[in-house]
Amino acid sequence: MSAELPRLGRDVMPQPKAPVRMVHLGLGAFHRSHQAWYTQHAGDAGKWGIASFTGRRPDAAEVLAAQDGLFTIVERSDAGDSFEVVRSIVEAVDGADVQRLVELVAATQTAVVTLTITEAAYGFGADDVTLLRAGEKPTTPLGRLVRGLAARRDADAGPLAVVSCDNLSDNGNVARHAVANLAREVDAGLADWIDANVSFVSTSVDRITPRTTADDVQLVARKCGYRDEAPVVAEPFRNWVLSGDFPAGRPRWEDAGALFVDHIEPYENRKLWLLNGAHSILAYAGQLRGHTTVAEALADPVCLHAVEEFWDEASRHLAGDDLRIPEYRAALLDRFGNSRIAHHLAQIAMDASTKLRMRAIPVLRAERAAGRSGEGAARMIAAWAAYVDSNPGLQDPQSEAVAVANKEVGSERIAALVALLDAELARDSAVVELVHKLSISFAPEVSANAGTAA
Ligand SMILES: NC(=O)c1ccc[n+]([C@@H]2O[C@H](COP(=O)([O-])OP(=O)(O)OC[C@H]3O[C@@H](n4cnc5c(N)ncnc54)[C@H](O)[C@@H]3O)[C@@H](O)[C@H]2O)c1
Ligand SMILES: O=P(O)(O)OC[C@@H](O)[C@@H](O)[C@H](O)[C@H](O)CO
Repeated sequence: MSAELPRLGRDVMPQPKAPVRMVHLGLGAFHRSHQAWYTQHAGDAGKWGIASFTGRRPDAAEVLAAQDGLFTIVERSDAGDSFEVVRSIVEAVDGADVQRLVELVAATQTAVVTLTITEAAYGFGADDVTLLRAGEKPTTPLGRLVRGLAARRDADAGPLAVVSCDNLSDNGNVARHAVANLAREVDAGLADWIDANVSFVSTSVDRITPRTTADDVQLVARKCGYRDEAPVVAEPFRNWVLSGDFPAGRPRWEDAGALFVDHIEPYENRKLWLLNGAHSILAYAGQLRGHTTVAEALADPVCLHAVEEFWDEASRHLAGDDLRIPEYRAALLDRFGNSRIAHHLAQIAMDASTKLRMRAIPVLRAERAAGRSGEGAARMIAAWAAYVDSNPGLQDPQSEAVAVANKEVGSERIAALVALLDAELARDSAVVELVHKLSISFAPEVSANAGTAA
C-alpha cells in the first residue's frame, strides 16, 4: 500500500527552504530530533537552514536528499503518537563529500557548526594528520572540520561557533582540544587562527531518540498519507542547555525552550550522571538479566535498585536548588518507563570505556573522597566488567585493551578493566575488590537466583 503513496518532499508538501547558515556533522537520528527540531521552532527559523553531513556512510544523506531534507518526527508518549514534518535541514550530504563541506564551512554566511559524532569520535585522529598534511581527503569528522576551518581562514570568512551536542562532559572544551591538537599537527598557524576565531560552545543535550524501525516507517505511511523513508521517533521531553559565544550569530533557539547559561557544569553533570549513568547501568545489568529495552530493565527491581542507589550517590554531588534533583529523578523514571519507546540496551552499551569515564568515575571519586565506598558507581563498572566477560566483542574505542584485560582472571582482570577508566582508582585495592565482588553478583548463575544485585 505504501508504495502507492507519494514520497515526502517539498513538492508534495511545499515548505520554504531557508538559506544554509548552519553545518552539521553526524546526520543521525538525534540530530534530527533535537537540533533540527529546535531550529525549526526558533522564532527566526526562516533565516536558518542546515546542511547536514553523515559520518561514516552515505545512506542517511541519500534517503533524506531524496525527500529534499524533509522528514517526520513521531513524538511518542504513553498516550499515543503525534506527527510533525521538519523542514530545517535543507541539504543532506554524504560526509565523504569533503569538498562540499569545505565550501560551506568557508562561506561567510555560515555561522554555526554543530556536532553529533558520538563520544568516541573525539579521540586523536593520527591517520587524518597524515592525510591532511598530504592534502588528501580526511576520513574523520574532526579531520574534515579542520580542513573546512583552514579554508575559512584562507577565505577570510570570519569567526564562527562549533557546538558539540554529544554526551560528553565539558564537550565544548573536549571539541576545542581535539580540533586544536589535530590542527597544530598539520599547521601551527591554523591552530592559532582557530584559537582566535572559533568559539567552542558547551552544551547539555537531551531527548531520548531510539533507532527508527521498519514499523515506524509503515506507521507514518498509514497515518500521514505519504511515504517517508526517514522518520525519527522521539519522546515528548526535550532539553538543551548551552554556554558560550556565537560570534557570527545563531538561531533564536531560546524561543523553542533552549536555556543559555554562564556555568554549564551542574546541568551537564545532572544529565550525564543521572540519565546517561542510569542508562549504562541498565544497559549492562539489564542485558545480563535478559532484558532488551530500557523500559523492560527498569521494571526489574534489581536494576531499579541499582539505578536508585547510584542516583543517591550522584545526587550528593549535584549542588544548586535550580537543579531540582528530586523532580528530575521522578521525571526520569517516567521517561524511562515509556514502554512505547523501544530504546535498545545494546545501542547504549557500546563504547563503554569512553562513557563510564564520564558517568561512573566522577561519582566514584567524589564518594571515596568523602570517605564512602561508592558502591553505586562501582556497581555500574562491575556490570560492565561482567558484561564484557560474556560479550567480549562489544564495540569500544579501546576494544584491544579490553581484550587484553579480559585475558586476566579474578581481581587482576577487574584492575586491568578499571585502569582503562581511571589509572589511579585501579591502584586502589579497595575499589578493585569492591568492583570484583559486585561483578560476581552479575554472573549468570548468581544473578538468576539473587533477589538483589548486592
Ligand atoms: N539518540 C539519543 O537519544 C541521543 C540523545 C542525546 C545525545 N545523543 C548524542 O548523539 C550521538 C549520536 O546519536 P544518534 O542517535 O544520532 O546516533 P546515529 O547512529 O543515528 O548517528 C550518529 C552519526 O554519527 C556518525 N558516527 C558515528 N560514529 C562515528 C565515528 N566514530 N566517527 C565518525 N562518525 C561517526 C554516524 O555515521 C551518524 O552520521 C550520541 O553518540 C550521543 O552522543 C544521542
Ligand atoms: O550513546 P550514548 O549512551 O551517549 O547514548 C545512548 C543513550 O543513553 C542516549 O541516547 C540517551 O537516550 C540520551 O542521552 C537522552 O538524551
